[in-house]
Amino acid sequence: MATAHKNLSTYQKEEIPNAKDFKFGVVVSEWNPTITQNLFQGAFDAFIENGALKENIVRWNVPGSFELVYAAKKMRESFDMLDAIVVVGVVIQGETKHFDFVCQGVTQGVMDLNINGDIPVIFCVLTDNHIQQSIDRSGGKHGNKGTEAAIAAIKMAQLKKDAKFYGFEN
Ligand SMILES: Nc1c(NC[C@H](O)[C@H](O)[C@H](O)CO)[nH]c(=O)[nH]c1=O
Ligand SMILES: CC(=O)[C@@H](O)COP(=O)(O)O
Repeated sequence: MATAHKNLSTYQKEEIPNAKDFKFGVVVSEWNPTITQNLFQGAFDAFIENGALKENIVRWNVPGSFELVYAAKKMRESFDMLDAIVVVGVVIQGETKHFDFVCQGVTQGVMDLNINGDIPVIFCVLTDNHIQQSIDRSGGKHGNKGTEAAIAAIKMAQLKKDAKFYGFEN
């Protein structure tokens, strides 16, 4: 289903784990800052709405989406008590292939962090053809992808916690 047929901000609160004991990191790109601020706000509000404490949400900024991976890696090393990290960025198609390389780099980088690390890293990077698509997905007519990312972070934090108890003890 495409985003156009789904509101990114819609979720059933009773189906979401309570986040009061979880700690979250959010790394925010400064490219297209109005959009990334709206995405951050959507994520922050959803964390609070689902029980997280504001002192348990740490935010770092980076210059652009390409830097999100390094910052998420350093954040993971600095705060090993985090339950999930969200990376927030907006990449908008320009005249050259730069778009493809930035998108490829950040996407593969986040995948690598998830494969190689123990803290889930949630992908909240818009990869849009034009600014209107970004506006529509950051609190506009399709809702807010920041909200969706925060809900994913809460669910993955819960999965990480539950996974500890499924292991066999020898
Ligand atoms: N064009 C966009 C960028 N470009 C900047 C890179 O992300 C990076 O900061 C630079 O290449 C230095 O390493 N970043 C975005 O987040 N969005 C864009 O549309
Ligand atoms: C995503 C980009 O890097 C892009 O916005 C840069 O634009 P251009 O390809 O016109 O240099």
